[in-house]
Amino acid sequence: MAALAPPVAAIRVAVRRALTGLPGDGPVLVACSGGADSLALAAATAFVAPRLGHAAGLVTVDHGLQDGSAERAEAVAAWAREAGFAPIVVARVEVAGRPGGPEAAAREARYQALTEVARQHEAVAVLTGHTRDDQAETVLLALARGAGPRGLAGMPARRDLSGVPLLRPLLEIGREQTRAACVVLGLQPWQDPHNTDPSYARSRVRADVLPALVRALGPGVLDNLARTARLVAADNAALDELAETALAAARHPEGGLGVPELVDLPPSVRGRVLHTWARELGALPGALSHRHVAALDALVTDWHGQGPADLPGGVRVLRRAGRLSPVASG
Ligand SMILES: Nc1ncnc2c1ncn2[C@@H]1O[C@H](COP(=O)(O)OP(=O)(O)OP(=O)(O)O)[C@@H](O)[C@H]1O
Repeated sequence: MAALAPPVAAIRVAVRRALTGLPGDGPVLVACSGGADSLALAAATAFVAPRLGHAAGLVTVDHGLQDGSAERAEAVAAWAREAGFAPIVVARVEVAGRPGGPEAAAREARYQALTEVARQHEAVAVLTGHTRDDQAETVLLALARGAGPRGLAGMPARRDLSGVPLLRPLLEIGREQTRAACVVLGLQPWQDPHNTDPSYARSRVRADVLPALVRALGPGVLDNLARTARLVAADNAALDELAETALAAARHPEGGLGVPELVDLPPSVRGRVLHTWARELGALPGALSHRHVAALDALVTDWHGQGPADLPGGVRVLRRAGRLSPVASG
């Protein structure tokens, strides 16, 4: 028997690792755009999932944003039929009218569709094809905008998608490996024009910044950026746990948070407590910035009788009788 090509083997090993131990025997669903990353992921999943007792399903989302998007979705579905996936779903979504920029709106619509399809088919996991290179781009973009540890941790290998695990098995696989796997397997990936459109910061990082870093610092830089993300993620998990306990301890029986319970916390824990609490109060995650959390923090650590802190989403927080309390604004 011919030896298995290394990129194909590496991707199968990564998928096997991600799928091992999933509870239940429902299908796993690959979110496939038809690009090289998710096509290589899909091919590996079709091989691995049945061996672990799961059907391999595939979902492709038609955002309706580009000419020919319906044909592209249909071509992915046709390939999936031939490759034996079940179920196969082409999900058409409406992107217009959602909040945020077009990219954010498309992402939100996509994840919503993936969640719905996963629920309908009682899937045990949804898989996306984000690679080590996507992770390196994410970390660099986070650094460039001055993000805190949450941003520097990049994308998690696993997160909850409204009750269904979202898995990213390829976070340690290089993009050149997914390209090579597609060549070996005779797959013809679709090239997303967005990926090379210089009006997107991520495309510029992909086309210019990462290649320059690799030239200047060597090829290990991509793995290193991804490793930084993993290290920071582990520290974040520990700090998040401390913050959860601190938040529970700071809750006042009559509502709000007690200042004495907050004031002596390490700043990184207090920041997390206040961030989580602001989310609970209804501050939209995309709009909640460092500045808002700093204003809450000042009510605790730099109290001089100042006015309330305004949070996005129409909530204000004021300090009264040793407590932070929310009040409706406006
Ligand atoms: N239209 C889509 N339908 C289904 N899944 C999608 C779609 N677009 C993106 N995804 C999923 O999200 C992942 C990340 O997509 P993104 O476009 O950010 O990255 P990419 O590196 O271009 O991936 P790919 O080469 O697979 O298109 C994809 O690998 C895929 O799993």
